[in-house]
Amino acid sequence: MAKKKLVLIGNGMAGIRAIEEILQLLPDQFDITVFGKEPYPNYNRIQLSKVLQGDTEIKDITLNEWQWYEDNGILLYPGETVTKIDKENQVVYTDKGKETAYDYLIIATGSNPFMLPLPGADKEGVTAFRDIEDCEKMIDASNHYKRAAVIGGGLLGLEAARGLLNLGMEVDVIHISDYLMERQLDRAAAELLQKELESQGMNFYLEKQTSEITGKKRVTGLKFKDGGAIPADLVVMAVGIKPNVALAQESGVDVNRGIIVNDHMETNVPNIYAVGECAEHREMVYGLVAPLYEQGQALAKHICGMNHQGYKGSVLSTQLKVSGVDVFSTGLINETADSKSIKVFDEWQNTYKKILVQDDKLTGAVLFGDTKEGTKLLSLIKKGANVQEYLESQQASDDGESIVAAMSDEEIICGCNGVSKGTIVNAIKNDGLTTVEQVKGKTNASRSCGTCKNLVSDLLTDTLGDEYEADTKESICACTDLTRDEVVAEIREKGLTHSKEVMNVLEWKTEEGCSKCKPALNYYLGMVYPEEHEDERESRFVNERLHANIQKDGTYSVVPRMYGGVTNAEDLRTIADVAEKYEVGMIKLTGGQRIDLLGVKKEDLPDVWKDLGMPSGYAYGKSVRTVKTCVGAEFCRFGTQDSTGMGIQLEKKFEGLNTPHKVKMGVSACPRNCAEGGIKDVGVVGLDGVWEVYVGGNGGTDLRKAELLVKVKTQQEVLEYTAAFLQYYRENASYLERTSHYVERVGIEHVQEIVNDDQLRSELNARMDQALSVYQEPWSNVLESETTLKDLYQKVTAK
Ligand SMILES: Cc1cc2nc3c(=O)[nH]c(=O)nc-3n(C[C@H](O)[C@H](O)[C@H](O)COP(=O)(O)OP(=O)(O)OC[C@H]3O[C@@H](n4cnc5c(N)ncnc54)[C@H](O)[C@@H]3O)c2cc1C
Ligand SMILES: NC(=O)c1ccc[n+]([C@@H]2O[C@H](COP(=O)([O-])OP(=O)(O)OC[C@H]3O[C@@H](n4cnc5c(N)ncnc54)[C@H](O)[C@@H]3O)[C@@H](O)[C@H]2O)c1
Ligand code: SF4
Ligand code: FES
Repeated sequence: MAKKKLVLIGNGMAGIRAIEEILQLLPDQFDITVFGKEPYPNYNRIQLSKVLQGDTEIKDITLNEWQWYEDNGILLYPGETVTKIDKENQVVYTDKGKETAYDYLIIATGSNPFMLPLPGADKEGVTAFRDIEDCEKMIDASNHYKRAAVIGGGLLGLEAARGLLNLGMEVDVIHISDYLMERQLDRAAAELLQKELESQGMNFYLEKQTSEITGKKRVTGLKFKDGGAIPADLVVMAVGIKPNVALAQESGVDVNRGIIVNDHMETNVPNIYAVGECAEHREMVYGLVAPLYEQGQALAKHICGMNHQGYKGSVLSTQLKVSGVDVFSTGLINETADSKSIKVFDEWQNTYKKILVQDDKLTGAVLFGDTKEGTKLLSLIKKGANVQEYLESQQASDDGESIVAAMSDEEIICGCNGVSKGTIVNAIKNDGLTTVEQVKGKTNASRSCGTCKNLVSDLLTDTLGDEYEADTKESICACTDLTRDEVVAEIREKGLTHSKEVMNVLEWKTEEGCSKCKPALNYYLGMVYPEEHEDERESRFVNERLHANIQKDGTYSVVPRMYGGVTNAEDLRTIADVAEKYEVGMIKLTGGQRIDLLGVKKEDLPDVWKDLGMPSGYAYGKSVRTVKTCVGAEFCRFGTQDSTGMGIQLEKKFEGLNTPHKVKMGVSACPRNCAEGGIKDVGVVGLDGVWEVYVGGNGGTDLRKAELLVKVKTQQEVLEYTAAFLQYYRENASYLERTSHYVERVGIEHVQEIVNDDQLRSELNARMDQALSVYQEPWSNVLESETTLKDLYQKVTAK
């Protein structure tokens, strides 16, 4: 029997998944032809966010290599657009003059990004974020320009903004609603998200509507309807998508918002089907892959003549792909008159969970900070579980049962691909799978957004027990397979002196590196060669580049050094004068006993520093921040030692020292510990004739009590042991690893062994002195450099 001719228009994620399903059901029944407008094989569009964020490369996001088409006898026409469908004669025509007949036609033309029809939207530097070309355009712009504006604070806009930050740009996000991701989150979660993203350096303009894109040939900025304006060298529009229906409509296929299909993905025209973002099913158009894959399954079964109930619609779930941010939502997100909610807001852990219940059934969930329960909740909501079932499953995990162990076989592990626990466990057992990659190959789990990888790994552990050895070697980022220790060893061994050289010699997978490895390499090089290494300013995070902390409204905060938290009338008068002169928004005492001037304009920073005439407090740096002190023996009736004097000495000695992460210290003069040394990176407590030195404490998100390192008699010894500890931490911790995590990881006994060894302690002190000898006060440095003033602060002369 002659094979049926099957033609697919659109070589994207939904169309090709439908073909894969068909090939699985009936491998040899069709002559398949695929037309794809883009000149690539089918790739993972989802991962473009990861490409922009520097976590992966374009070459690594291909889903089906050229060879796959060949192996399956598929005729692929890449870079060729279908321009007409003749539904009577069942033929399609392309822009390259090709005519192809079909028995079955699948339209999977996806969506087009919605571009706001603003004056100036056609200028150079305005782009969408939809395909490889857009991604390349943004990466290229980041090499030449500084300021990006992203219009739209939805999933796409925020993922783009994170990518542009990683590429070293300053990023403003302009959002129409009064809170972010209002289609996916409730206000509480959105506000937590905003705070987190602001701390990563993103700047938000909420409730703003853009009225114009300014500039001559290239964009130079945005104007808002309320009269405001901001500068921008790159504008990314991420304000939603429009199903790509023009071809279908012109060819006489019924369309509404999308191409109208029934439960078998049939259009009104015989033998023409639609699947993916271009299709409209029961008045719903979807923009996430999970429903599109479910549609593909239904379509394949129908075309292959299998009995199937068809596609019934999907429960959606979303997860933002921004590193360091965990947000998840599924089903309904906002309360209604008939719903009740279970809400847990843990201010301490900065987590938020809301579960909506209607008539005892779970109907939706929003999670922030801890999204481990997301997959389970999606699964329960999909199957219409009642609240009791959820509470019981939660009890099981509270009792220590792992999340995957407590799941039933039908529950979904991979939301994107609809792969259940049972399917994965069977594949592991029957096919002898031992790695996440193998599970992906066999079941599709983790093949799309990748957020379920940890659950798949947990399932491998759970199923294989001791036989499963997770790959524990962790590379410093996706640009290399080398670990932190391997990179540092290579820097030392090969005498590498610049990040570019490291990337080149150690065969980095990306040319420019990413936001993870660039600052890390700069730190490691400075640590290994304190005297020779020239700081690579462009590799540093924005706050460190500008020597001030960027705030929510785009202004900066200025914190002058106040050694040991001690000040005097003259300094206070100067601070007050500066605050008045530059109309500082708020003067605030910090937790580290200093004064923070908030709301300083970027262009005023150099003048503020000049007028203050004080050293930088380094409140923005991965560096020694403050040394908090108690009043001590001089004034306090409990005081046994000069804690302020000790604190000042410590702060003066270690001022400006580059460290893997910020370092905070506290010195008290009796066990009442008013300077809170128990939760500091270094805490010193004075007792009668003795100083106790504690290390590895943390009072922030990961609360940790500091551990006793040593008891010594003199202030000189405090300085010596602290220097040894800090230098050892500098030389051995990973970049961005706080002392609390480091000490926890290596154990206090190990650190004690090192610093108590006289020889090692003396060597560590010598290397610390070398590192400290190159310190230059950054604010006065900036004031001396015309170029820096102009490049970074847009000041022509400030002297
Ligand atoms: C940056 C980014 C991140 C995303 N992240 C996620 C995520 O984390 N999770 C998630 O679920 N979803 C995510 N999405 C959405 C997801 O990628 C889409 O839902 C999915 O790709 C849609 O698949 P599709 O096949 O319907 O459309 P597409 O993937 O757009 O494929 C359609 C293809 O058809 C081609 N085409 C159109 N017209 C013609 C024609 N006339 N002739 C020939 N070819 C034609 C198009 O060029 C395109 O290549 C993301 C999207 C983007 C852009
Ligand atoms: N992690 C993920 O799941 C993920 C990531 C990226 C993209 N996507 C998908 O890609 C598609 C596109 O994403 P999107 O974020 O563009 O769509 P979206 O519709 O989810 O969000 C668009 C956002 O832009 C805002 N907006 C609309 N008009 C505006 C204006 N004039 N000015 C400022 N803001 C405006 C809206 O309020 C909305 O929050 C969606 O289907 C999305 O689901 C998903
Ligand atoms: S720690 Fe002790 S000495 Fe210092 S201020 Fe508190 S009570 Fe006084
Ligand atoms: S949940 Fe997205 S790939 Fe599994």
